[in-house]
Amino acid sequence: MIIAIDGPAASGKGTLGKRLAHHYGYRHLDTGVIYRAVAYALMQSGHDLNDEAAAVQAALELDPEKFGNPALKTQKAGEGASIVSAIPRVREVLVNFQRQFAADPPGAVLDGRDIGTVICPHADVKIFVVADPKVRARRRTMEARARGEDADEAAVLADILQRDERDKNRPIAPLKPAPDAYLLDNSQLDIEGGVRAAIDIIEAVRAGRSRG
Ligand SMILES: Nc1ncnc2c1ncn2[C@@H]1O[C@H](COP(=O)(O)OP(=O)(O)OP(=O)(O)O)[C@@H](O)[C@H]1O
Ligand SMILES: Nc1ccn([C@@H]2O[C@H](COP(=O)(O)O)[C@@H](O)[C@H]2O)c(=O)n1
Repeated sequence: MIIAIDGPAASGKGTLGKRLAHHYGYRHLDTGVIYRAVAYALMQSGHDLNDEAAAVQAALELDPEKFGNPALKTQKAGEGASIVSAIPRVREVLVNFQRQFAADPPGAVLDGRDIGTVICPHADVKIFVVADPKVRARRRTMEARARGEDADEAAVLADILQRDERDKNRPIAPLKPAPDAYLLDNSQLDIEGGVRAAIDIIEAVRAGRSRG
């Protein structure tokens, strides 16, 4: 089974994806980390984030062993990711890696912006996770502060809104729900509540399939 999770910045996709993968015994890929890794490589080598040739080269040289680098978690890497991810050739280079991950047994959960629409349009279940921007900014700020960073909530909110705008309005693979995605608003839910709501959706889809 392939579970596709999409949604805007800091909506809880990664947390949910990880928890669902654990619940079902599947593998999990946070696809945002791929674009963050490409942006980080450019930043490290001193290239402009809009340098298409350098970005494509970084995408071709992607090393999943480096996905755990904490530097990829920063706001700067996220902002950089939203710039390089709008370059069509970069996205093209990264499609196969994601599709291969999704296809390998026993099943996979992928989260990102275009999983249900472009990467896995035939996913068994698609969930589009949303939450009020202010709630997302608060959670992200608390997360950064817990890591010992001096995060300013207003700046975090501005970054989230800017990234959402860029991601929604780019011509290629824009952030949007697939027509057959289930909407999950977790603004009023805690993590456990969000996971339970997602499992209810997945089980309802599975039950419907086995009946029909
Ligand atoms: N339902 C929830 N209730 C409360 N906090 C949550 C919930 N879901 C996620 N969080 C918290 O919100 C923050 C953002 O979650 P997460 O990193 O999963 O979002 P994301 O959508 O994957 O972000 P990104 O855009 O960076 O990929 C984390 O601190 C996480 O613990
Ligand atoms: N499938 C995806 C995933 C991510 N992006 C871009 O990367 C940025 C960072 O993603 P996070 O999920 O780690 O916040 C994001 O703002 C998108 O621009 C993407 O395009 N497609």
